[in-house]
Amino acid sequence: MSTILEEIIQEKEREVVILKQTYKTKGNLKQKRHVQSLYEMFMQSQYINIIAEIKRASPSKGMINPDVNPPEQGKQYQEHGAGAISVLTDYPFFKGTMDDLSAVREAVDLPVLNKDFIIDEIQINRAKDYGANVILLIAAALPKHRLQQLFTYAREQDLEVLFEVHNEAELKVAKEIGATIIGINNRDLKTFEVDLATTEKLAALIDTEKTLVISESGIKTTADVERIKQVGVRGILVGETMMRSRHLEKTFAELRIQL
Ligand SMILES: O=C(O)c1ccccc1NCC(=O)[C@H](O)[C@H](O)COP(=O)(O)O
Repeated sequence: MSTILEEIIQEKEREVVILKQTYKTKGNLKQKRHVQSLYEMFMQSQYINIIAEIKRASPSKGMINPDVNPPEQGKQYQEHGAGAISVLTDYPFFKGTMDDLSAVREAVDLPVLNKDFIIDEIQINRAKDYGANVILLIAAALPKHRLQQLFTYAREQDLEVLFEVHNEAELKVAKEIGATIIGINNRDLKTFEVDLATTEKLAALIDTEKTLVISESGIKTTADVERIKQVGVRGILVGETMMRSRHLEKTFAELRIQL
């Protein structure tokens, strides 16, 4: 039986074939000139910084917030202290779109992450065209030589790269490729279980003075953040908790704790 990641990647392979036939680069129309580097901002901050995510639905939770207005949500995140905004742009599994990304880009001044499953340079071109400052590369999705090529290509386009790992072998690849922003995903993509022990285990193997470590998935409470702060994590990526929150000010105050 295939894993959800394998299913998603198969879908992306189909999407890339179509993109290559139809997509014409728009020449980076949506790029804002003075967006601060996510790495610099998070490394200098005295607080745990939050990448707040816009996510209508997910394979593990089904529909989460189908009626969200992405630019409004992005503005709210910025107002309440987000360090960056993540926009899920995959439609088949997460009900996001590239237009969500460009609308958020227009609405906020923060770095914007194009959260998608990137397997080809053409998706990186598109991410930049729609206004992303940061892209995601998932170690489990591709062989090392392709990850290296895509990482280098993204950096050449002036995009920062959040390099996501789930285990020690993937972390080794992240280090060999030269990733400076490493996302440790607490969600097991086979069982969907989330376990913050994944962050604790892997962050301990990273030089957190030089590498920005972001803990991803399943973060809900101050106690969760206190726990991962102990191992040098400086940033958290939070989707569901933000999308379900009815009091974003309170949610940010609970999660954006002092380092
Ligand atoms: O969220 C899922 O169900 C999921 C399934 C398969 C691949 C990726 C998935 N999520 C992407 C993410 O990385 C999360 O959206 C992100 O870390 C935020 O997680 P959460 O705070 O738990 O919504």
